Amino acid sequence: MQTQPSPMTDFSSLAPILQARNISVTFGNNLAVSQVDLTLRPGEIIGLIGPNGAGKTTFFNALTGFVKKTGTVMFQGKDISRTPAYDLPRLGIARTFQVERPFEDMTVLENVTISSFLKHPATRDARSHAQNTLQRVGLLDRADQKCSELNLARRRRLEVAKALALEPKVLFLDEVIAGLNPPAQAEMIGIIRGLAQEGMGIVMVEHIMKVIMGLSNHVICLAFGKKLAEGTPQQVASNPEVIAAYLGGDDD
Ligand SMILES: Nc1ncnc2c1ncn2[C@@H]1O[C@H](COP(=O)(O)OP(=O)(O)OP(=O)(O)O)[C@@H](O)[C@H]1O
Repeated sequence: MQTQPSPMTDFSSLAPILQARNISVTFGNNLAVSQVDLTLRPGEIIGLIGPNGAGKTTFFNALTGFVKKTGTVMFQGKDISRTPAYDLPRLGIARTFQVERPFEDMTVLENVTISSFLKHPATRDARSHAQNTLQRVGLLDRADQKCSELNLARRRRLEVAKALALEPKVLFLDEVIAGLNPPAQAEMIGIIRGLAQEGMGIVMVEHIMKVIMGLSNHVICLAFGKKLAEGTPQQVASNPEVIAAYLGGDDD
């Protein structure tokens, strides 16, 4: 499987596309995310890692408007801290969900066409854009199949296609690789790397270390809701606190 990092780009010279500052989320007495920052630039892949319950999904949900948070999120210089989740795709932010829920009785093409309508109100255009999107994720030959008939690897690619059809500038991927067999992992890695090379900013949560370390330009490790470490994959992987809190017991 190809998990080598892309050639290192100096992202620091690019203007951030997404900047999150001091993000905190509380559930009752549980401070699930505590004052976490993130800066994402076009073409950059940020990997979020950390032990179970570290707050990765909650941070992800906070940035995409799915849970109440404190702190600031700027997207292309615009404050979107209070923008509801349903308005973010229109601006250029899309996400996938850990448990994909397509309309099972509809076809693959119909599911992706629903997303395409956001930017292409005419049915013919929406359909044609959906077909192009399916081509990008290698699902065009399954366009007329019902979603309920797809295997896991194809369901994951459909989940990515639904988000891509929104034509995002920033894409959040929540565990789209975990559970796939090595060829399917390699295929998804190729898709994600291609999107970044086109200039999309990507934030991904993933548990498979060799995948996240190979794909990400920058890694953030959370533990108990706080940022434990961040840096290049090499810096984070060799950080003693990260090894103690997370990597030490992980044999992936
Ligand atoms: N909706 C919720 N209501 C109450 N507590 C929650 C809720 N969602 C998450 N939590 C709590 O917030 C903390 C962070 O959970 P979160 O799911 O974000 O961690 P995670 O790093 O994504 O874990 P995993 O790797 O297992 O998916 C945990 O203590 C969890 O129990």
